[in-house]
Amino acid sequence: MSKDTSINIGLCGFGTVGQGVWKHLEQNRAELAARLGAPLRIAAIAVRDPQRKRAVKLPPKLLREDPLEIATAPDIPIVCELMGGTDLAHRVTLAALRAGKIVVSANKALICEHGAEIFATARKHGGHFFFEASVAGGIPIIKALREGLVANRFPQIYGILNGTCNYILTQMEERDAPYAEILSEAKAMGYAEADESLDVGGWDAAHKAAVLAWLAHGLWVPPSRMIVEGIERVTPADFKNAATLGYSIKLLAIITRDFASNEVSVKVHPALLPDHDVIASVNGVYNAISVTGDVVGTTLYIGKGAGQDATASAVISDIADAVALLRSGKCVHLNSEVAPLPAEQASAGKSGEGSVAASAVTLAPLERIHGRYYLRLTVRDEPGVLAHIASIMAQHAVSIASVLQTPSEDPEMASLVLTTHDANERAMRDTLHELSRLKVVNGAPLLLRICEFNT
Ligand SMILES: NC(=O)C1=CN([C@@H]2O[C@H](COP(=O)(O)OP(=O)(O)OC[C@H]3O[C@@H](n4cnc5c(N)ncnc54)[C@H](O)[C@@H]3O)[C@@H](O)[C@H]2O)C=CC1
Ligand SMILES: N[C@@H](CC=O)C(=O)O
Ligand code: NA
Repeated sequence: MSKDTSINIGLCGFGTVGQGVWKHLEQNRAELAARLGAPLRIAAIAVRDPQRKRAVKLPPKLLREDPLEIATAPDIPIVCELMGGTDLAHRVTLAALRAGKIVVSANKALICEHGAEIFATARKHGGHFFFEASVAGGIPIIKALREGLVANRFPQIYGILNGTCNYILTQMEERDAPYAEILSEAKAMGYAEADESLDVGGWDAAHKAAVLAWLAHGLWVPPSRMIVEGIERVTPADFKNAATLGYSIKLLAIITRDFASNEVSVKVHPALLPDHDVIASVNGVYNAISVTGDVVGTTLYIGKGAGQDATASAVISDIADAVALLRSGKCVHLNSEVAPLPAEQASAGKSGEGSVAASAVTLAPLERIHGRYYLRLTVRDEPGVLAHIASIMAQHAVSIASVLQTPSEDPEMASLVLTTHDANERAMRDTLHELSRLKVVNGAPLLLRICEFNT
């Protein structure tokens, strides 16, 4: 009788992504076995309710109620954590790593919050943590950064990292549907997080930006140390204004490093992107990332950033790496920990043991983060208002580049859109604060950033 050479995999969580992994492992079973040199077997699946009727019929003997049982089962060397959240997922991940297993994760919130501990635990216990699905869904950006682009240092990485927001913004630009309706479409298609405020508030993209910043620069930047703004206040009128000025609006994550001063900045915010930037026309659930390396120049990656199939593709690529590791005993992934954030700058994230000696990488202060801005205000339509606003901006050394005035629904008010020349983030925040307190300004002004990248 021939010996069973199958490699056992445990799935913790059987929602959008878990079911996608099951479906595609089943569908491409023979090809994968041939490519990997061993058949794969899903040996156990942790679900919250084993009795629940599911579209996919699962053999009852596979079902487990406790994901920790899978994390510690001696016959399951590859554990996929696909539940989400940062509590049980944290415990399951650490338990599997302590058992020396390979954990495959799509959970960027977990990595952002506990990355340093996770990698330290993996090193200590001989476990491994693979996370291709955690950033930009199906785009192999993790592999690109740490394998394909290993020769490089990265002065600039920017792009669209959240499929839900890009879907919403694209629909807002293309059709006049209410925001809530578009958001529920994104949820129905399996793009959104269980808590969708993570998507629309910019936090999910911030979690992903933290992962990319760590890979590129070796330091953990917690979202509390980034500029993070969501898309909730962008309206169809902003798209019209942006189009008049020659721009599209995208939620961007931007990670820059000035190698002269050794300062890093990480930002996530809606941005006006010029129509000639390729990323401006990346629509729907697609993500796009522009990576500039000092050796290679600029490279661009586009693909589906969310949804069942694209994400399953990334999880399965990690499973394949895990199988290669089990079969060869070798891991090709390089150590990303280069420079711990100095103590006074670190908060949640600290590089763990194994870091190379501290270099002087720091986070750029607001005074050195700069660019052009788009400011929309609803103001009283009366003489002197524009001059007053202009004088406040001038006091903060913010210079106006263009003014666009459109009627408001209220005949006594007008919508004023100002763009600025280059200004720094501190000056712009102070300006905004002062403008929002004026009696002639109705409601909170909207500030968007104008991003023109050198690529
Ligand atoms: N949906 C997407 O497009 C993408 C999702 N991700 C990440 O993948 C992970 C999973 O996301 P989805 O599949 O979309 O979420 P989901 O909500 O569809 O699935 C999560 C599943 O885990 C199950 N679960 C939760 N606690 C459990 C427990 N104690 N025991 C057993 N099962 C439990 C839930 O019942 C649910 O079925 C998250 O970390 C998410 O951020 C990453 C990339 C893309
Ligand atoms: N909610 C996320 C899912 C993938 O990471 C997104 O919309 O991008
Ligand atoms: Na990816």
